[in-house]
Amino acid sequence: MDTWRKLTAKQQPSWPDAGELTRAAAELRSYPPLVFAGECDLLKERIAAVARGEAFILQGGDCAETFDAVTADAIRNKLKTLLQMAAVLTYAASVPVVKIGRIAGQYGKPRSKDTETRDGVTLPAYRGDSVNGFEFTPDARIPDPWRMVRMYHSSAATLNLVRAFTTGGYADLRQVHAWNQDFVASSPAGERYEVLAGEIERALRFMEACGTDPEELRSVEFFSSHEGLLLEYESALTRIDSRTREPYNTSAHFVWIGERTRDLDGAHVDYFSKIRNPIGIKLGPTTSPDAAISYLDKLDPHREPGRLTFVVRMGAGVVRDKLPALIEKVTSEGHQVAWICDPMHGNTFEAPSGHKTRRFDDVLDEVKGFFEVHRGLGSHPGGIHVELTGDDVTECVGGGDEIVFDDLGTRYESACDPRLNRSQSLDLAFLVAEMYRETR
Ligand SMILES: O=C[C@H](O)[C@H](O)COP(=O)(O)O
Ligand SMILES: C=C(OP(=O)(O)O)C(=O)O
Repeated sequence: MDTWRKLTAKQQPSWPDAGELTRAAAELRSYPPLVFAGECDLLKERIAAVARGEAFILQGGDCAETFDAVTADAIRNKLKTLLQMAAVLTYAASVPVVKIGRIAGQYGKPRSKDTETRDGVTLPAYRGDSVNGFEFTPDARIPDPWRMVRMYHSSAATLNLVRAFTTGGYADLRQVHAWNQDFVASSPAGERYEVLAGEIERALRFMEACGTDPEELRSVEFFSSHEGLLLEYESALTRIDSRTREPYNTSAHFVWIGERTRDLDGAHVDYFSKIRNPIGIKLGPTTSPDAAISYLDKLDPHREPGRLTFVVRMGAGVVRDKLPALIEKVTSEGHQVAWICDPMHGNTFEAPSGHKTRRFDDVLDEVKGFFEVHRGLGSHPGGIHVELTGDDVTECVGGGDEIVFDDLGTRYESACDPRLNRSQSLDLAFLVAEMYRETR
């Protein structure tokens, strides 16, 4: 399992004290798993259905979770947004939606540069709350391995609440109106949603009248995911499943390899090849068709249904040119993988104010390009992967509420990349549902 240690692991923090790192990792190894291997297998089955063209993945959440945001309000708002988006997609596109949060573990960030300079002062870059502090001071920016222990506890607390919400009645589809209560008056997306919620409610009453057991609606399946970046953490949470004697990463149901750490001979690909979870790999614009096949050979040698998801993040201007060759090559092999579109990471730029931002229209255009390519090839657009929050932040420009550059400073709260706010997220869900309907 530990062969990754002999290979180059990119984007790992320079932990200042090897002894402290060993002690923190040992502490993590003594903790119980956060998820069970059987749940990971269930998600693999669900993703296999996506690869066959029978379902759609909605994966979303923060760019970078923070310890301070482990609050009931923040978690509920994120979940509510994802549930509303899922309701829109399920009803308007008539497709089962596999719901996966970028949640309960998304605490480590890969960075373009190792350092950050402000007013002539240079410090180590912020690499996520699991590594160092966001505050721009020399002390805060020193990597501290005990932050990974805090990541575990924060993930556990978050997952506990998510499980309570998703199984305890809050996520019951009969609550479609309730999720929108604080929203409807203020936003066009909220109003549009309210109309759809009314239709869903009537459909549910019809089903009940036909004899469907309403208790079946009480809980929803919801899965956790994060980028498996910090190999010391991921490896400390990797456990042998008592049923199958196989290793699973028990820190999340689904983990993915990021664009910056997907070297074929690198430590991340090696580690991921050993675990049995369903996994993803981000494919940016430089990915060649042969590389896509090499990833399949390394990460999914038995071509197991639902094992590997390709998360495409090319950029709006590139996806139509680069994606077809990848899909053609993989399809020519006869293997069905789930293809999902991350329309965020190829579309980031700096606003005149210095804020990192994304245009809602670029996000939308990349999803459109993704759907067009799949329609042209007869393959299945399997889902979207988005950075979002349930709060009314002003981090991405555009959308129904027309956020402009001058608004960015009003409520910019992301610790790393800009997220869609709740209204922009719902706008996106409606537009994706339309695209999906047209593709079918
Ligand atoms: O979320 C993704 C990456 O961590 C992020 O885009 C890197 O941002 P940077 O280019 O500011 O380092
Ligand atoms: C870092 C991320 O994306 P990418 O690896 O695609 O840049 C991310 O999804 O947080």
